[in-house]
Amino acid sequence: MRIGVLCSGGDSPGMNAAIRGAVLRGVDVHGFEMLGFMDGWRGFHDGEYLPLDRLAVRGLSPRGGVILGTSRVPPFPGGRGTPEALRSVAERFRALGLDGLLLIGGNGTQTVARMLSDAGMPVIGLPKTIDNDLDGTDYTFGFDTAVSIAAEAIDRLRTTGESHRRCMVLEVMGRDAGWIALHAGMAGGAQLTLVPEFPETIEQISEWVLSVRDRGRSSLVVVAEGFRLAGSEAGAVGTQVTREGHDGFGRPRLGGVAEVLAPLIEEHAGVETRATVLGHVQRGGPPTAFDRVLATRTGIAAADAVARGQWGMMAGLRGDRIELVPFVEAVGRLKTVPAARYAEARRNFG
Ligand SMILES: Nc1ncnc2c1ncn2[C@@H]1O[C@H](COP(=O)(O)OP(=O)(O)O)[C@@H](O)[C@H]1O
Ligand SMILES: O=P(O)(O)OC[C@H]1O[C@](O)(COP(=O)(O)O)[C@@H](O)[C@@H]1O
Ligand SMILES: [Mg+2]
Repeated sequence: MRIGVLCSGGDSPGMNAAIRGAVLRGVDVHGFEMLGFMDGWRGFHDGEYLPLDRLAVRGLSPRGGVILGTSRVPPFPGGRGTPEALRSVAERFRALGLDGLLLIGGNGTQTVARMLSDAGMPVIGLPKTIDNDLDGTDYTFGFDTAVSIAAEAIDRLRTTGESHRRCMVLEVMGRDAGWIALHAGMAGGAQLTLVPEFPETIEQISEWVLSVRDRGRSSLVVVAEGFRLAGSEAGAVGTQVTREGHDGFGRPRLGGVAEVLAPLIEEHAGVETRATVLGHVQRGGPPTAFDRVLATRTGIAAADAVARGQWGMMAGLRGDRIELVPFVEAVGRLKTVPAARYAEARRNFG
């Protein structure tokens, strides 16, 4: 069997470990020929790939980034999955002599995987994303690493913030899901955590910051990049803060909400405030041991699924088991922070 591997979307710590897991199992145990396409769908379209054998994946488990590269290059000519576009991907698949494709990606990539699978292509999904916004799995690999890095940033901001009696605002990634913010905030003991799912007013935020100051402490505020203010504050309410330009898929780039929030807190609460945007540091460097193990096991499970011919599935984490879940259970709905999880954290804000 000739099996292709492809990464799409933002990079996520653990992608290399997943490739290694799939190759060690696929090549050494099942006897597949495996190849990895460079830079996502670009390599697939251009026929640029790396043969994947034991040597190619040597020492990969602790390595951040991904040896194949990843991109947001669209799989379909014209960008949308029209019947003609799906047929052209299937034709390319045949021309490359492939028997199956492993797609390493987040919700966007797994949406594409579902479309290809519905069109009859033999595809298996491996769920990665620091955002953890993909259904059909308890956690995606990369998330634990991003949370650990954000929690460390909180620890560091706290000491400088307390020394100056300032309010420190830390912005983390996550698109429309507040998972990184929620977990990092809890791990770092943040005084409040703002997530896209649950807008808050500047008045409420300031009240929390003041109650922290009245206790003689300094506030550490974690804000997810997709957070929107509630209420009537002109200009900043109800909309996400975006940067100039669009990503490879044409979406506006999120980012900068901490810089909008900090002066508003200063104005309303009268507490000196500083903003830090953590940015791509969250995705860089070596994965945590948890992500290495999760990604390796996901790769192994994906190779086993190929050997059994269980196409059209994503290898998701359920409890402590990697289980194959149909794509339909993974995509179509973003996995966001549920009200109960936010309420649990919110009770301790301030
Ligand atoms: N509904 C869709 N139709 C066609 N292509 C899509 C669709 N959703 C995602 N894609 C393609 O898959 C890529 C990866 O998705 P993206 O959301 O960027 O990352 P991730 O898979 O990490 O969530 C996109 O950049 C785009 O090229
Ligand atoms: O690489 P870019 O274009 O700066 O992307 C930034 C976005 O990618 C992420 O880091 C990861 O998102 P995906 O996994 O969906 O690609 C988001 O948290 C963030 O909004
Ligand atoms: Mg995504």
